[in-house]
Amino acid sequence: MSLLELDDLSVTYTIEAGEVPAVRGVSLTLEAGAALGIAGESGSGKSTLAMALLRLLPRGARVGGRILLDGEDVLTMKWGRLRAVRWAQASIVFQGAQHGLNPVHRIGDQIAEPLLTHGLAGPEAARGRVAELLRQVGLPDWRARSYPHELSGGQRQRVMIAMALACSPRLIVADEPTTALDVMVQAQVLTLIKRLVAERGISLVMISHDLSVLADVCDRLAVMYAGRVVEHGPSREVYHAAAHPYSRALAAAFPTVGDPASRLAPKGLGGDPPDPMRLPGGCAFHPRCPVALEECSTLDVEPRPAGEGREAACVHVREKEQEAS
Ligand SMILES: Nc1ncnc2c1ncn2[C@@H]1O[C@H](COP(=O)(O)OP(=O)(O)OP(=O)(O)O)[C@@H](O)[C@H]1O
Repeated sequence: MSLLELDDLSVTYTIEAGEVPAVRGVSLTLEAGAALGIAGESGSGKSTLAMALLRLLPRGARVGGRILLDGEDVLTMKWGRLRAVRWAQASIVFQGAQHGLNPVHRIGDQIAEPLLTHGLAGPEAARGRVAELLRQVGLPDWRARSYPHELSGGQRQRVMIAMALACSPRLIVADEPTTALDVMVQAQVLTLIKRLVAERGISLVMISHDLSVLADVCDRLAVMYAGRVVEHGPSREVYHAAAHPYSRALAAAFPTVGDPASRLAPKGLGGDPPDPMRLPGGCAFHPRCPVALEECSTLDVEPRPAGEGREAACVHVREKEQEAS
């Protein structure tokens, strides 16, 4: 059984102007100890998907499908069970650490909080565990007494990772964990994440618009466009020899890990992502696709096999297979 299984997941927000289909029919799996990267431009639905995994979506977001964590559906879990799962089984690291840290509480108290709340440690043991966690993320023990504003962005992100590790979860969801950091610090935090995943056998879902960062850390990649996964498969193949024209454009936009240009919108990819409330007919990518055929404006193909353990939702994939046979 996979540690995490998304089965036809969809998320729709309702706003005054109408319905926003932010995630549309996503099916993905993650094996225990593996790392899955989710890539896509701004607005493709990555954060919505990350929030859905731990049922952290705002009220009014409608969620369909199933999210099985160790066989249990997160979407139908009772509240008490969900609270326990959120820290002890799966935890989340947000972008830029701006959501996660409380400015008026010391770092050590914030890391200790889930341990105390879930009865995993008494005050004395929690202090020891905090010191250990700080060391694991490369910070000295005395930082436990600091307030968030006394730390740099990279140090705050390390604290967020320590918090996520506190209850020894099996899964960490990291939403753009290094985007707000400068290139050097970004590389250090990525190295830390890779080490923790490898050493502790933690499973990781990492979200980024930068395919090079994900390819560096993750075993498998899923590329999202307009709420759909358009390609998924082993990182090397998706990054170096993408089957979907959108993944190719995204890979070309971020050629190296930590490229400063990766903060910018993908270059070489003309136009803007579509407004989810006004998705074009057929394949949502067709108006920007350099290899679109006439049929792409009416035909939205399902993901199809594009090699070993790999799928892509593009008419050209079928053509390649037919040529090969
Ligand atoms: N609370 C909300 N209410 C209404 N629409 C929302 C809400 N949150 C996100 N959306 C919309 O859902 C779509 C997906 O947004 P989401 O934040 O998941 O994308 P993303 O790929 O994570 O983008 P970014 O990289 O900019 O964070 C966007 O069109 C966005 O405007």
